[in-house]
Amino acid sequence: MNSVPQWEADDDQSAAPTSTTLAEDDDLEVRSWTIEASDASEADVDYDGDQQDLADRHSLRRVIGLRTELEDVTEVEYRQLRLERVVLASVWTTGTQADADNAMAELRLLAETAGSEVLEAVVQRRQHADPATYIGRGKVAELAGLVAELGADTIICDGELSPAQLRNLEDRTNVKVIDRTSLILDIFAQHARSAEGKAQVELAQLQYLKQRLRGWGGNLSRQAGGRAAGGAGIGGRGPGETKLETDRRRINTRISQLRAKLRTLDATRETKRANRHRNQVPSVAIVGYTNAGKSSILNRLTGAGVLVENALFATLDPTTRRTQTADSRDYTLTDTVGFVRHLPHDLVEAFRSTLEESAQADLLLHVIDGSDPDPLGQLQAVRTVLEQIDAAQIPELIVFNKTDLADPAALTTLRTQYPDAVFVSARTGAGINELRQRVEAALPTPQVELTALVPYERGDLVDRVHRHGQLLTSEYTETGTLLRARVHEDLADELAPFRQQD
Ligand SMILES: Nc1nc2c(ncn2[C@@H]2O[C@H](COP(=O)(O)OP(=O)(O)OP(=O)(O)O)[C@@H](O)[C@H]2O)c(=O)[nH]1
Ligand SMILES: [Mg+2]
Repeated sequence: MNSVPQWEADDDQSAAPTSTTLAEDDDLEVRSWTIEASDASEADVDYDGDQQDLADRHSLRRVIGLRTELEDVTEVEYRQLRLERVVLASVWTTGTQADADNAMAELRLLAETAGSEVLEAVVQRRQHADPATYIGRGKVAELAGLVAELGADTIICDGELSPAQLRNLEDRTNVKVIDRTSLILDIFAQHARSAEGKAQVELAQLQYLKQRLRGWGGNLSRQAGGRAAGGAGIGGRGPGETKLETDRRRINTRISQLRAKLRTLDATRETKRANRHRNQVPSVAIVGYTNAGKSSILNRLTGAGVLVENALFATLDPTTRRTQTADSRDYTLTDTVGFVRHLPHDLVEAFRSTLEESAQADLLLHVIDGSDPDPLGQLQAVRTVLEQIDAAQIPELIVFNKTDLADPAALTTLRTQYPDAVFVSARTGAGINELRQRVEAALPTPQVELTALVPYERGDLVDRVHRHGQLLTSEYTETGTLLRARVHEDLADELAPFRQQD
């Protein structure tokens, strides 16, 4: 391995990679990180807005150390056990060494965001993933040896594995194997806060898991019937029913419950959105790759105090803040879930209603981390998801963030490629004023232009013109306020009795 992995240059990372070649034939690369115990949250204190306490998030950490008690947990619980000591594995099929390094760096960041300690990363160059075991069959034994030697309890594979690949790898390595999709689902499960977010993630997890229930094969195999009699069984489990059947039944019941719950929650959200729509308050959705700095920008623009964290998917529940333009028109800004390459399909589905906030926006602020090694890859990944949620036709303002961190030469190139983009640093505040002006200029303007003489006792109407319309001129006369403004049709109707000849 001769290229420099991304994390080597990053001060925030305490682990430095070294690499060893495990295989004689040199197609399996092993990277080790020396993991130093360091308190990342202390090392990376950011004050882009009020910082929320992470304690409640960390309190969500699940039970650990159940590995020895596998027999007593259901597969659903087993799948959701926290990952602690992991080995990453990826099959590298296309692209450059730098692409492979970026992809592995991202997988590592995802794993750490999920709370794991990454011990090693193994990359194999191959034409295709092996249909039976993901990495090449010949390499599985080496991987198993590595896992045993390091005392790892989980292997995380980049990509989405078929049920057969998962099962085969688990059987041959004797540890839990998860793929990138379930890793992302796990992160979402840890981070979701609202009732709706939680329900959506759980639903996505169960749907994903349902396809992959393997039952306890080999040394994990168990028949529950006999044990149930011993008092360890779960009520309602029929004699001789396997854990697999129990799990399936439980999953199906839970899925129906969640669907019902989501239908109720969705109705509430719909009402809220309809209200905003009726008031014709323009809405701006901040979208972008995870960790690009969306929440930091929302905080900068509105002082919202949204959680900012150097972790992937810090934000899962959309936050909407109302703010005003310089000429005091109201508009809303919504912070959204970060996007990621190969966002699991189940998740796009599950988050459709959350993402619909973006799909119904008048303007998208598309935030990109200008300091990322591959900003245009981020841009593309986000656009793919935007297309999936039918938001591709919404006007988009591209914002390159983290200009304080980015390489100046790279920024110059981006400026040439994207002359209309805004370049900001949410950290230093550079460019934020320009961003605010550009947002205001891009907001839809009300359709009706009129002149009206509003009597002083109808100050409420003047107030609404200020907030929901665009006041062009106003003048106090003896009989009332003489104003020229652009307003929406509803408001124009209400102003009709006071209209003057233009
Ligand atoms: N140096 C620098 N760091 C920034 C800047 N903007 C944001 N960050 C940092 O980048 C990290 C991610 O910022 P967030 O605002 O949480 O990013 P996000 O896009 O909301 O991320 P998710 O919600 O996880 O998708 C945090 O550590 C921020 O402090 C910037 O302009 N410069
Ligand atoms: Mg965020």
